[in-house]
Amino acid sequence: MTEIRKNELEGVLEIVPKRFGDDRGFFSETYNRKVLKDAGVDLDFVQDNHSYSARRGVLRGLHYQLPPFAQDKLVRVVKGAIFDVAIDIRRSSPQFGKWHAIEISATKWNQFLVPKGFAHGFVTLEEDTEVIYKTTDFYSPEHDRAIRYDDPTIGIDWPLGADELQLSPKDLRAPSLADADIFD
Ligand SMILES: Cc1cn([C@H]2C[C@H](O)[C@@H](COP(=O)(O)OP(=O)(O)O[C@H]3O[C@H](C)C(=O)[C@H](O)[C@H]3O)O2)c(=O)[nH]c1=O
Repeated sequence: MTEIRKNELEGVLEIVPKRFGDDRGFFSETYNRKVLKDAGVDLDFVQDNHSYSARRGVLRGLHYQLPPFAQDKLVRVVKGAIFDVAIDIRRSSPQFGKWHAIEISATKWNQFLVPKGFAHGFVTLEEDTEVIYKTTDFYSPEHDRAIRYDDPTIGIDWPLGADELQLSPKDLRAPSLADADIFD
């Protein structure tokens, strides 16, 4: 049924729920707590988010919330496609500063699990892209933080050039990893 794929970045997962197609269209259980728990992902999500990006090249990130409002995120795309990135920003982690990216899209029907302690960001690969994601804690502006998307010490290999990107003022002035409040 649901496929769960690991990668070289410990903690981050690609999750692909099954889609049951028929001549009407399809049905899919896009989230099932028991299925994830049986696969070792025992998380309680408390908030659903939905972001719409009009253009290809909208870059949101790199974002995270500090404790006690740190969030695990389960990200999926219901229209369009994104290049989705997670970065381990826990100073004590042996993979500190390491990143992993996958393409998440309505076509692939895949999802990205980004744990607490990781920064998250994406760039849209198509116009009119809609991202839906669950979080395990509530939004707390006081604990919301950003790291600049192009920090050379992280070295994310974004698929679009800087001249193709659209960022919020907050993201344009985000600090480097070295200057950011991060996890111990
Ligand atoms: C995240 C969030 C935002 N907001 C409000 C705050 C702002 O007035 C407005 C836009 O927020 P922001 O510019 O932070 O939205 P994004 O740039 O899409 O941020 C998100 O994008 C990256 C990829 C993430 O992983 C985070 O979940 C989140 O930071 O929505 C809320 O009311 N609740 C929320 O949970």
